[in-house]
Amino acid sequence: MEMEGWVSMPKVELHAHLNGSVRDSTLLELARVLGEKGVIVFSDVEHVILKNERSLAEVFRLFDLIHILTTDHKIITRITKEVIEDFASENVVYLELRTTPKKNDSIGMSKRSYLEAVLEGIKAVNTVDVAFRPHNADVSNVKSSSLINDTCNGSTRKEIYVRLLLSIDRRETTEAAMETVKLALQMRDLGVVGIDLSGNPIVGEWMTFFPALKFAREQGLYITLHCGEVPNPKEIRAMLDLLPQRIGHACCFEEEEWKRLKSLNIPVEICLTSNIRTNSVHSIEVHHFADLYNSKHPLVICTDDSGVFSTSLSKEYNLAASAFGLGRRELFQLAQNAIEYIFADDEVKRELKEIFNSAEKKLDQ
Ligand SMILES: CNc1ncnc2c1ncn2[C@@H]1O[C@H](COP(=O)(O)O)[C@@H](O)[C@H]1O
Ligand SMILES: [Zn+2]
Repeated sequence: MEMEGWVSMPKVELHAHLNGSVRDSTLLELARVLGEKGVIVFSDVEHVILKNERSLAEVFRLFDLIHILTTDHKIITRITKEVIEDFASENVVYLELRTTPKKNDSIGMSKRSYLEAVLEGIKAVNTVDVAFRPHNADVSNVKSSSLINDTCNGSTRKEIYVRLLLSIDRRETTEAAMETVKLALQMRDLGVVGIDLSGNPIVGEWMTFFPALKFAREQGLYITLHCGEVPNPKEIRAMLDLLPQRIGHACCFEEEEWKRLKSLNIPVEICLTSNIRTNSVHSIEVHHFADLYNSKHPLVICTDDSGVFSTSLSKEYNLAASAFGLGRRELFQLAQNAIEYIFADDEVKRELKEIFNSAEKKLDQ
């Protein structure tokens, strides 16, 4: 199938990091400005941004650079807007965007003000209608316009549901992780639905994050964890014992861990290009997608970092189709199944099902 077919198919994106999804053109523009100010050397940075093959260690060095370029409330707002518009433009109808709230005293940034800048970005989207507040945030509403930034109207306009996950970075302390969870709880009415644990997988100890994750779970926030991106059987076991509602990657699992994961039936966010580029999986031919798919384990195809890995959700669907011999129907089914694994309420699930049902009728035309 042509790329256009994957672009036009409705899709659900559940694993996308805000700062990993920034357009190259925006990063280059930001780098040029900082270069002119003498903060960085543009030519060094340009080379890093445009480089395609990256090891896991290099990816995390790139994130440090991206964070220098995007350290500013206004820029956070801008990239949030652009990232949502980019996903919407390829027919992602439901997006769970994750980002690490950052504290930076030198520019008066707190985790809360960082998150407020993200929320500003959601409101600033104008190429598509964004439904971003939980339905139960407004008791009087069925689907009132207060939930949608109806800056534009017209019947042909698309709509995208956006929910936020707050990430805990593996470099953080227990206290910092706890602050993120508390912020998520305060911002629940504004579309924050859950917590993610991410960051360089060789950094940090599980017991550092565990108290905050346990608290989050007890408070009813949804949990997804980057799990098994590198071999670490002890940590993988502890992570599964927390019973997260989803996990990301699951690349370096052993027999025992597969058994446990499958018996718990925890959905896996699959990021093919990311796993191959960072060498968490040696080649697409041996990717665990095939085994999970064949054993009908719940899974969802995601991008991880569409900017950093020069990909898109449509490209990931195309890759899955060609690598594993799947057709349009099978991938449509996968996208549709993902509705069950989202962290939004039943009302959103119902509306997504309608979107997929009406798209299904056109599938064979
Ligand atoms: C490639 N595999 C990965 N493994 C683990 N963590 C990753 C990641 N890709 C991205 N992140 C996490 O997301 C942050 C960037 O987005 P935000 O600043 O939060 O918006 C990275 O700094 C890292 O903590
Ligand atoms: Zn990730």
